Amino acid sequence: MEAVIVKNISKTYSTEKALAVDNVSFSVSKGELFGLIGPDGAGKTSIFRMLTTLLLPDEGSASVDGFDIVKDFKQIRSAVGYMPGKFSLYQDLTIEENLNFFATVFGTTVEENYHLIKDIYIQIEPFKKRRAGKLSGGMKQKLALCCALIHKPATLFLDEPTTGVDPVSRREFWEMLRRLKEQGITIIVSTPYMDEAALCDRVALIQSGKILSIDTPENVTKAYPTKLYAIKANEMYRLLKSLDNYPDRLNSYAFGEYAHATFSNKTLDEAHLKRFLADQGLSGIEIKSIPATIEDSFIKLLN
Ligand SMILES: Nc1ncnc2c1ncn2[C@@H]1O[C@H](COP(=O)(O)OP(=O)(O)OP(=O)(O)O)[C@@H](O)[C@H]1O
Repeated sequence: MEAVIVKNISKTYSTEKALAVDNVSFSVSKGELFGLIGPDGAGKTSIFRMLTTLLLPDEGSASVDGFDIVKDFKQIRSAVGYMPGKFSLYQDLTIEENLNFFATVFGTTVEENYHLIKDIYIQIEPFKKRRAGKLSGGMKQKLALCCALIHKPATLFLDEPTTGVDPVSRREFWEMLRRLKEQGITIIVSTPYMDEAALCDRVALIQSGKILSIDTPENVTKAYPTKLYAIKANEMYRLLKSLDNYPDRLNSYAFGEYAHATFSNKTLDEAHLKRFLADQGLSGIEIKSIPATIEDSFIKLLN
């Protein structure tokens, strides 16, 4: 059973500009954790805003939990949970007041659905009298998630929930999402962080309003079409410049302390490349064949 069905939706904000969302189609099964992965400006927020009925598509159609995003906007608004990218809580209200406010707006009480938020809420409860505006990024994010969950939505939309959040809180947040998924909630989450893609059941890689690939994280990386190499040397800048000039190079880019590179010949002559790099004045050269990550796959698709 599909929780979300998107068929050929497009959106433009001005006729002079390129489409913000360009003929996008995908579907999300009930209980799935689905990721929209892409850089700033890829169109993720626009897709979320259309699916949560805050923006009308120019073309195409979509449904959420069986409701049409245009005709049935009222049902969708009361059925889904939405955590927008920008902090959307009331800064002058305390943690407790924000939560009560969202429960009341949706005609429920905190007590009624406390079991859904308990694991998350107990982490911020000691600060329940503190105003939202005075919370850390990780605490704001937990409160926003509690507020999005308090009316027991069947489908949860989370727009870049971990942007600007420290790595420990990011990991905790994804553990919370796993637990919510176990309770049967469908989760659609967007992120610019490639490492988070691996935590989704399926991902859609999106760039300039277009979906480049939709699959499980495993299949996205398995589909990497060539051999990939990680190359290290004493000077990264000179290494990248030298790789640019290597005759068989297809693509190369910095990836942490290594450069990742692909080559046109099936099997790279490592000794030849090593000599070439040494001739360019590099030392401490290391070359190894590696499996592709989601980020490598994304870079490949962009080329
Ligand atoms: N209200 C708006 N008016 C004009 N252009 C807009 C508006 N909202 C978004 N855009 C443009 O539409 C494109 C897609 O933006 P969108 O916010 O959907 O992307 P995103 O992937 O969510 O990125 P970000 O994380 O930066 O919000 C961008 O080029 C953006 O500049």
